[in-house]
Amino acid sequence: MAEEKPAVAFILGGPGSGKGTQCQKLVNQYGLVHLSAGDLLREERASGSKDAELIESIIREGKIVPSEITVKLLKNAMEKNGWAKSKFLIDGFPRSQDNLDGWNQMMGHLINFKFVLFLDCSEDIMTQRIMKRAESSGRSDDNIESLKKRFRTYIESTKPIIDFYAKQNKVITVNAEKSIDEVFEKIRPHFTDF
Ligand SMILES: Nc1ncnc2c1ncn2[C@@H]1O[C@H](COP(=O)(O)OP(=O)(O)OP(=O)(O)O)[C@@H](O)[C@H]1O
Ligand SMILES: Nc1ccn([C@@H]2O[C@H](COP(=O)(O)O)[C@@H](O)[C@H]2O)c(=O)n1
Repeated sequence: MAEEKPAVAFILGGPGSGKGTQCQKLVNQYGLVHLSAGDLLREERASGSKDAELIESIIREGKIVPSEITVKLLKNAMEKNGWAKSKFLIDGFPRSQDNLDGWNQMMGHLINFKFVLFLDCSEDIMTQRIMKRAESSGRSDDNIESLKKRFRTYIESTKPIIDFYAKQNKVITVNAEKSIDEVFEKIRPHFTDF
């Protein structure tokens, strides 16, 4: 019997739009598996692997790590969590055409892609949230200089990917400027049958 394909949703939005926060709520409510591409890259950086220095410099500059690295980390994490048994929220990915191409090449035929959840939020609100998070996050990119670069990368590289999926009617857009619970109430119905 052919092995079942895991369900996958991509969670996208600018820095501070609330991707990680909403994924955690979906995990609590529906038992989905949350994989943050940013978290996996930070773990890989901390492991001191051969890619650690490259990852650190790219994150600090708010740029995007090559897909060869990120897709491999995602695939390994999916396998560790139980390939076909799990349903995955992939947060912060694909962030660029290179991410998308790398994913399609290695993973496209192995998974059951459902949709992109897009958390739509103004730059002003995202800035306020990130600068508040900076007080305790310890993240090397939670500072105003890195944040400006992350916004630029988001507009130039990530937004076109969201637009690409929107043209195929594969994007669920939610206004992410409301309170955490209000945003979740809008998101929740899309995952009841996920
Ligand atoms: N709807 C909301 N209202 C107010 N604060 C929020 C909301 N959603 C998230 N936050 C807060 O904003 C900060 C950023 O949220 P979160 O880490 O979930 O964003 P993100 O999109 O995953 O960011 P990044 O891409 O930078 O990792 C956190 O401190 C979080 O508690
Ligand atoms: N697909 C990705 C995702 C993230 N990065 C890098 O990590 C930084 C932090 O990501 P968060 O999702 O945790 O905000 C991001 O600014 C990128 O530098 C990446 O390269 N590719």
